[in-house]
Amino acid sequence: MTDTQAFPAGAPIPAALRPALEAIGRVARDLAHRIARGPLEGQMHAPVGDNADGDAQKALDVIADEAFAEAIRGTDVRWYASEERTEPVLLNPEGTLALAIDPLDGSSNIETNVSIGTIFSLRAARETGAETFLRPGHEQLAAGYVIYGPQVMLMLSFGATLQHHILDPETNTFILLDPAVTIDGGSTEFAINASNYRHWSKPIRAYIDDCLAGAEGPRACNFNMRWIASLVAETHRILMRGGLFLYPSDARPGYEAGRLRMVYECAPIALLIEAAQGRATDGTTRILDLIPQSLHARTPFVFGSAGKVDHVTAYHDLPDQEVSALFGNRGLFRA
Ligand SMILES: O=P(O)(O)OC[C@H]1O[C@](O)(COP(=O)(O)O)[C@@H](O)[C@@H]1O
Ligand SMILES: [Mg+2]
Ligand SMILES: [Mg+2]
Repeated sequence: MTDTQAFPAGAPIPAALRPALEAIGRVARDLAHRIARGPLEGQMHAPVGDNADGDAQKALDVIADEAFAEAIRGTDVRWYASEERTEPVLLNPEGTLALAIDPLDGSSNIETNVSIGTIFSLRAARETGAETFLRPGHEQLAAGYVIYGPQVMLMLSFGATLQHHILDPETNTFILLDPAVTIDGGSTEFAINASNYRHWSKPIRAYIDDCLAGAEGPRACNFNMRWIASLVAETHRILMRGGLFLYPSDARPGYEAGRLRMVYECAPIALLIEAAQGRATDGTTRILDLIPQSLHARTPFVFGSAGKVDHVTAYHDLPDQEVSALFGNRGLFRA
């Protein structure tokens, strides 16, 4: 691959964050190249062990993690925290920034040629890794994801707006498509892993029951459902055409706080969603106000168009007899 800059000179990126984002952008485009070669690069979906959190690690998880850690080493990043590592790693003791990263998101999709991605979050570095990362998400300086799909794209925010970039394969450079993406509020699509229905809480079941009841139900509207099992791909669809994502807590052992991790999955996605004027909660509380208890802490996650997310919150406020009722007897909500 060429050694050109990942971003053109005029890209709207704050100077203090540019070296770190340039390193992330370069690794992402190299990964995109390897992912596009698929089996020609070897068995990227081969299991290689378990990560700190007990999840199965694939070869590409480790390749991506090592590539990002190596590239970020020469920048102003002091702490590197990754899904694939038990503890934050001290990179540059003089550095003022900290990077939290899900190097490869959606890794169950590697061999299926479905979109996967990288999610990242930049913060101000503090003395220790714990002091740095166990803080509310609204303190993030920047967040973003790269989606390795039919097109390679980067969604990037510094808090106020959401930038949409595309990797131009001709120049190998990320080009800004839209400086301020906003989420469509009118979509009637929701995304949830419905195989867990029997394990959900009553408010989540009631909410989904009412979506599935369609035009004949209390929402008086037909909904459509999607589940890709790749958080970046679900997020991208919602940013492009609206909708709602839910990965709630459920009754399975280990899923008391859902599946997704706060520091390097939910907090960065929540920053992007809010920058696009959407909403992101744990079902009731704003994700960006929550403080993770540990680096790999999980949280229930609900995000998307603001009105849809508020609707889910309202189901949690219903009295027990209302969420226990059959949808035909639950008349409080209309789409
Ligand atoms: O297989 P499930 O339970 O539906 O979970 C799917 C979720 O898990 C994830 O793949 C977790 O991310 P990793 O691949 O980084 O572990 C998300 O991308 C996705 O939303
Ligand atoms: Mg992930
Ligand atoms: Mg991952």
